[in-house]
Parts: sequence; C-alpha cells; structure tokens
Amino acid sequence: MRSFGYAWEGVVYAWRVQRNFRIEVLLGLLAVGLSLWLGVNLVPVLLLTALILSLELVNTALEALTDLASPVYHPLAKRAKDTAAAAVLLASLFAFLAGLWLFLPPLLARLGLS
Ligand SMILES: Nc1ncnc2c1ncn2[C@@H]1O[C@H](COP(=O)(O)OP(=O)(O)OP(=O)(O)O)[C@@H](O)[C@H]1O
Repeated sequence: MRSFGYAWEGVVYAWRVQRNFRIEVLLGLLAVGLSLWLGVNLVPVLLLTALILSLELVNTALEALTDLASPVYHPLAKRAKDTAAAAVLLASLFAFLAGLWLFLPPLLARLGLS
C-alpha cells in the first residue's frame, strides 16, 4: 500500500507540473469515450493510452533527474531531455495514426458520410 501511495504521488506530481500529461489524460479519456460510442475495440485504445501516459511519466522522471545532475547547460543533458521527449513524440504520432485507422471508418459511417 505504501509503494502504491508513492507511485500515486508521482502521478499527482506529473499532473500538477506537466501540462502535456494533463492534455494526454484528457485525450485518452476522449479516445475511450469515442471508442465506446462507435463500438470500436477498446483494447488497443487502452494500450496506446497507457503507453503514452507511461512514457510521459518516464520523461518527467528523466527531466527531474537531468535537472538534478546538470542544473546548468550541458550537451549531454540536452541529449537526455530531447531523446526522452522524442519517445513521447514518436508514440503519440503512431497512436494518432492508429486512431485514424480505428476511428475514421466508423466515425464517417456514424455521420452518414460513407
Ligand atoms: N540542463 C540542460 N542542459 C542542456 N539543455 C537543456 C537543459 N535543460 C533543458 N535543456 C533543453 O531545453 C529543452 C526544454 O527543457 P525543459 O526542461 O524545459 O523541458 P521541456 O522539454 O520543456 O519539458 P516540459 O515542458 O514537458 O517540462 C530540452 O529538451 C533541452 O533541449
């Protein structure tokens, strides 16, 4: 229970300081709502949402560690932060493509456009 509490503190911290994390939580909820509405398989939506939120949490942790290790500018600190941010970006791009693939056909059908 104590470990769970510490992990939850991490989630609360990311929610408080990371605007991107808040946006990703809201987009994840939107995707879940959309898949329920359109009758799309919920499993890939939940997995992709979990992937992006988890990567954002790891990115937040790496940012904190980088700031601790290198409070002043250092090229390696830049590499660490940029690469961790790239992980979130890549996952988000692929999730966006998967979302188009999953949602577009049933959405167009629901709106009577196909
Ligand atoms: N100590 C540092 N040394 C070198 N470059 C840094 C350092 N700190 C930040 N940077 C550069 O500035 C960019 C922005 O860093 P910052 O800490 O503001 O994170 P961020 O990417 O804006 O994340 P977020 O907005 O999600 O907190 C980094 O991606 C990196 O390129």
